[in-house]
Amino acid sequence: MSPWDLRVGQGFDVHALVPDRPLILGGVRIEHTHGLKGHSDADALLHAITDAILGGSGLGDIGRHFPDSDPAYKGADSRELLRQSMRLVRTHGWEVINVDATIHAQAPKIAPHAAGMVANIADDLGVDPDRVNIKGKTNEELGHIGRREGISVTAVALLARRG
Ligand SMILES: Nc1ccn([C@@H]2O[C@H](COP(=O)(O)O)[C@@H](O)[C@H]2O)c(=O)n1
Ligand SMILES: C[C@@]1(CO)OP(=O)(O)OP(=O)(O)OC[C@H]1O
Repeated sequence: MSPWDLRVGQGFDVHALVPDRPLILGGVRIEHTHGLKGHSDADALLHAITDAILGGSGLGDIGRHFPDSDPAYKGADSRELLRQSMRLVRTHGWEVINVDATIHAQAPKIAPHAAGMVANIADDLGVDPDRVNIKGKTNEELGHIGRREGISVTAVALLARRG
């Protein structure tokens, strides 16, 4: 048997862009005309990464652990939810090897904020920043992302546990 059990996890999230909400991605508050609508702080990047690490470790998904029907998570700080998820993942013996995510946003530009997001996420996952990669991509003006009606995020995580 291999000395390491390796698993890949995948995550996706989408939230609507609305006026009068802050735009928070990867724990970074970005100045923008609109913010993301949600029960929590609507940090779609952290939600997708949380789903990727929970998925890779076979522990379900964010909604199972932090239901949107629970008033406890109204306005919740998604960094706290990511840290709690990471503690659970670690309890089951898993460590994160790396995380890679793409923020699908017609606007704003993500690149100027990526380093701040990486620092927050690496801190919450307890890994070196070089194991976290965050990037932005427009939708070439197509569909709901292209019309700036929302922002979506896709993420993958590789996890390892002693076999
Ligand atoms: N919200 C975004 C979108 C894009 N970027 C950066 O621009 C590059 C080109 O994006 P296209 O969607 O036009 O191919 C992309 O590779 C990113 O570097 C961004 O930072 N934020
Ligand atoms: C973390 C939660 C808690 O309400 O956040 P929401 O803002 O509802 O966001 P969503 O990504 O739709 O679902 C995850 C929820 O469990």
